[in-house]
Amino acid sequence: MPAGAGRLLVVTAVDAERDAVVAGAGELVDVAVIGVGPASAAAATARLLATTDTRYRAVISAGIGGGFSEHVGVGGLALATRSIAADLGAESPERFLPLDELGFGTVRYEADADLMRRLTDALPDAAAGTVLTVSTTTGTAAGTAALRDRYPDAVAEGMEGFGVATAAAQAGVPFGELRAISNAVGPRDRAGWRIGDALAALTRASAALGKLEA
Ligand SMILES: O=C(O)c1cccc(C(=O)CC[C@H]2O[C@@H](n3cnc4c(=O)[nH]cnc43)[C@H](O)[C@@H]2O)c1
Repeated sequence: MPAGAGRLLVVTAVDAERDAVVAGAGELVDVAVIGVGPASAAAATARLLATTDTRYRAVISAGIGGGFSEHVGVGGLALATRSIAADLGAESPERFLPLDELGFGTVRYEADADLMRRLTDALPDAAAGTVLTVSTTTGTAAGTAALRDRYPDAVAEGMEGFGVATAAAQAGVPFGELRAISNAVGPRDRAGWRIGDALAALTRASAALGKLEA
């Protein structure tokens, strides 16, 4: 990522996440709401990147997410070294077959190395690793075990990162993903979600985004 080449674009699924980013970063970054899930995220991010006069230095998918508890707890932060579409492929009696194994494209995008260096310098307490993108929030012990087995370095789960990464790759814009952890990936426990705590962590992290060196 060339230093000083434009502004950061931060994209979030919902308004509450946008508000949390703005509360931390202020006017130092551009923030847009792209909707929940990979399809809306990809389409909205692609439209943003195609219709702006700004040459963005990077686009960051930011929001709340589920954490794999051995790596990051509720209220913590996760930074994607890569984004993987964890349920894009085919089910078979033996195992899940990722789309790339079927020969139909990619299921992973690496985060931009220079952006990642800046982000980990700015957010040293964040857990860095694979962040999974799913179309259905994991909600069972069996589903959690399957993901851990398939992606042992996964630190978090969200629903937009791979969509944003796809749009970024097609536009030639560096990509990153930041998740503030609202819940543990595991059996669905809606009462256990700490969305407020995650949004507060997102605001604190966004203050660092605003200061990323030009
Ligand atoms: O299961 C529920 O009742 C429920 C209640 C509130 C929110 C949800 C979501 O599915 C939110 C999805 C939304 O938040 C991100 N997110 C947060 N935690 C996770 C997760 O464990 N796995 C995947 N995505 C998560 C996601 O990026 C969406 O934008 C469900």
